[in-house]
Amino acid sequence: MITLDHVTKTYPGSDRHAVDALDLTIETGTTVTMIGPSGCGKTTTMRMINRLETPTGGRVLVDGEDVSKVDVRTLRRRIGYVIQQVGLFPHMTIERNVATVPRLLGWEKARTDRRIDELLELVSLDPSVMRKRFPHELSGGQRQRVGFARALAADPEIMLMDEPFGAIDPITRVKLQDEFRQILKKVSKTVVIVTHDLDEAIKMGDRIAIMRDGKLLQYDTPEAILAHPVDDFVESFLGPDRAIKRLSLIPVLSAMGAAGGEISGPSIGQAASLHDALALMLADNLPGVGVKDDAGMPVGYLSREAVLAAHA
Ligand SMILES: Nc1ncnc2c1ncn2[C@@H]1O[C@H](COP(=O)(O)OP(=O)(O)OP(=O)(O)O)[C@@H](O)[C@H]1O
Repeated sequence: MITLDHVTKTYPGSDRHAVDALDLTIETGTTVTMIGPSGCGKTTTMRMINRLETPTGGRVLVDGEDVSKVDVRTLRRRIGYVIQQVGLFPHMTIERNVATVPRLLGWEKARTDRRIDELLELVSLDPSVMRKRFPHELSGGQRQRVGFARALAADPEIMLMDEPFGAIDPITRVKLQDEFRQILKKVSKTVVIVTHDLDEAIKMGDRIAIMRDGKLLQYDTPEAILAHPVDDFVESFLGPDRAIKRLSLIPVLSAMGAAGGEISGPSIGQAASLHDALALMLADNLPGVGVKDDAGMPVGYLSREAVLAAHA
């Protein structure tokens, strides 16, 4: 668990707090996304967790331990860090980049080699193709995968990710978000992601922290925030389509009715969201859609009315 206890940061020469008496608890094994207008203090907050910045007030605790009292190398070993432009070493091969931390830790070659293969496979890169390449021989998305693999190398408990998909084209970005989310669940990490992208915050976060002027405005699940923004600022920050965004968080299974005779037209998979189902209904001007299981068997029917009722 990460606890920010009344954390304040005032940069030298500045008369305002970059982070202002922030209280925030991030439960072990969950992903928190931090979002807010430019300059609201997201990155500063994140960098105080791994001590790249020092708070001027308050404390940061990791599993109850004050990070200012922990040896900084030990701390950073427990915390993976991924940034937007990845920061791969350009003159080193991919395998050497991924092995950065294992080498610092003095792992044996065989162990490091196994770990490199395992990590590259985890991020869907073929080790036999990628190991000997250099960063400039990779696409932006591939480089981001390598940066992610490198941060995971020593199996840290915590991953801090600052705009991890910021420099990636929209299509690759969505793919990477989906993959990284699966991986982070599988390896069960505590994750903090700073982002400018509301859809990303909603998709990746178990909880979203919305900040403004160094303060935490709202901290809750994406669904709760979209349903009940705490004030006018948050409401306008979420945008006029927040009701539609919320539909993307509700699975069709939770709103569908029993399968009847209606299921002759188009149908949708049971893992889809109400947003996907409504999009299909609108595109084909349908009163509803059938819902099928993973084997393609009908399991229910979802009407437009059911979507609207679920949303109410
Ligand atoms: N090294 C620094 N020295 C002085 N002021 C800084 C420094 N780093 C950040 N700041 C200031 O602190 C405030 C918070 O910055 P921070 O980078 O944490 O915000 P952010 O929410 O991550 O912004 P962005 O979304 O634009 O990346 C800003 O006013 C910024 O100008």
